[in-house]
Amino acid sequence: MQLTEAPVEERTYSFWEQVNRMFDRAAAHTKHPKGLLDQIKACNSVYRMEFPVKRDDGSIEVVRAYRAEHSHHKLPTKGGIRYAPNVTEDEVMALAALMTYKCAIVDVPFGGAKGGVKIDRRKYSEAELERITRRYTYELLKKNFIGPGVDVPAPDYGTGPREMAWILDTYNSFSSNPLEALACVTGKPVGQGGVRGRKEATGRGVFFGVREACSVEEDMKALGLQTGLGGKTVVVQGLGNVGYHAAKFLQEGGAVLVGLAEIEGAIYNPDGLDLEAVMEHRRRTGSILNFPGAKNLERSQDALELPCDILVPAALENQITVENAPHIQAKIIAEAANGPVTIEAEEILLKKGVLIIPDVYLNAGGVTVSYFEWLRNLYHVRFGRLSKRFEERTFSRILEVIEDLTGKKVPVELVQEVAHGADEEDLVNSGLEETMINAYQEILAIRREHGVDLRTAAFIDAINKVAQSYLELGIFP
Ligand SMILES: NC(=O)c1ccc[n+]([C@@H]2O[C@H](COP(=O)([O-])OP(=O)(O)OC[C@H]3O[C@@H](n4cnc5c(N)ncnc54)[C@H](O)[C@@H]3O)[C@@H](O)[C@H]2O)c1
Repeated sequence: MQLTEAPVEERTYSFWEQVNRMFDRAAAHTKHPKGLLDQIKACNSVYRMEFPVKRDDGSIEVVRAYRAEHSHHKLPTKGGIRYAPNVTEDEVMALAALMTYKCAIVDVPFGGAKGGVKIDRRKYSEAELERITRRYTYELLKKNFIGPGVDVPAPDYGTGPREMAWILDTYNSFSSNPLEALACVTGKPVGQGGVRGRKEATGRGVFFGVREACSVEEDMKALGLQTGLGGKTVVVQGLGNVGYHAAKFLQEGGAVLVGLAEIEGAIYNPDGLDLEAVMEHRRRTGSILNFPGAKNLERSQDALELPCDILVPAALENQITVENAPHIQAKIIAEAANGPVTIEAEEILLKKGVLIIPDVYLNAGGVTVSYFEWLRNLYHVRFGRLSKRFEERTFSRILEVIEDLTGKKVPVELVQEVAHGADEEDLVNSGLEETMINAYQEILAIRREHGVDLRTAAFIDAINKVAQSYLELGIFP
């Protein structure tokens, strides 16, 4: 009997289902019992809310929003807040689950969470966005879905340091402990307890991850590419926080940006595009289109099919589906966004031999640096100026607080290093670089051991670490 391969069809799984299918595929390579795997997979709590907001013209609008805490195996839970018109409960649950696995992969001691507010932020004034952000924060506070040891938000699609400062200020207004309150949110402006390097961290992490992947000789050989980043052609979709910084660091690292896509369309120049010049052109004209020397592509989606070595989707999920996967020409897909490749599309791409660097690893730079920010906020003072005896006492108190909040021991050297670090940004960036390199090597070793793709290897890594944590904790009651 001849066996024929079943055709790959788009089954339109929801985002949450897709993440769980990725989980199941990896779980099959572990020896954990089904009950424990179910415990890891479950989304522990979701708060769905609707609240009224007063528009500038005096009218009232009801806004729907969510916060999902996927896993309480480590506290606080951690994850960004997204402002987008297509936010759903399914989406925040999926993104929260990815956060749990992401934190485990880079050994950051948080559970996963995600928030979403269903609005198109471009349709609101700054004052309206502030009211929405403050009310959302109040709702989270009311239900104990925010706090330095409970759940700590950060920026995601559609939000940034400005929103994080509003969250901090609102939290502070209700907090009886303003010293601790600083650690209730990360990604804050530097003057409000943020750390230098957080804004760039996810994009910089993407760069470190891609550079690491390009240094693996066996993979580059299989793709017919030279080892190293130098001269590799890159297309980036989405020039927001993550996409812009990823593009910037990749270009600085020697890669050539040949295609850039934003919401209004895409541009292509096989000889290379100067990122800063494109951004300046967009600021001036309101669009990346008609950039001198580049060809316009009217549909931004078309950029995904451009010839290049590395494609960096950095906008939203479900961008590469069974529809366009057969037309993808990139040899490497670097998932800067969360969930940009559907599980069915991935099947097609893997068969074509495309190397996919998975989101759960590649965009972990943001949460890694958020961890540094959170730790630093818990110290609250700048230690370099204090007496040695006072420092010693303060250090041990800080370690106690961190241990209380996380259940994890933090080496005193780390606290000292951060506290005394002359150049915080250097420290943050080198910590990030080391984290991204180590995590990639860990995933690579698992891939080799099990003969699986990189995403499955990353999920195996995450599952094993979260399983260990749950086994140590036991179950209440
Ligand atoms: N901000 C972080 O630290 C962080 C961390 C990890 C993962 N992520 C993920 O990275 C992705 C992007 O997040 P961000 O923080 O950069 O958001 P952002 O809002 O700063 O930027 C997103 C950009 O994508 C553009 N865009 C939207 N749809 C597009 C399309 N179809 N084609 C081209 N461009 C499009 C938007 O106009 C915007 O400029 C999301 O999936 C997010 O979950 C973000």
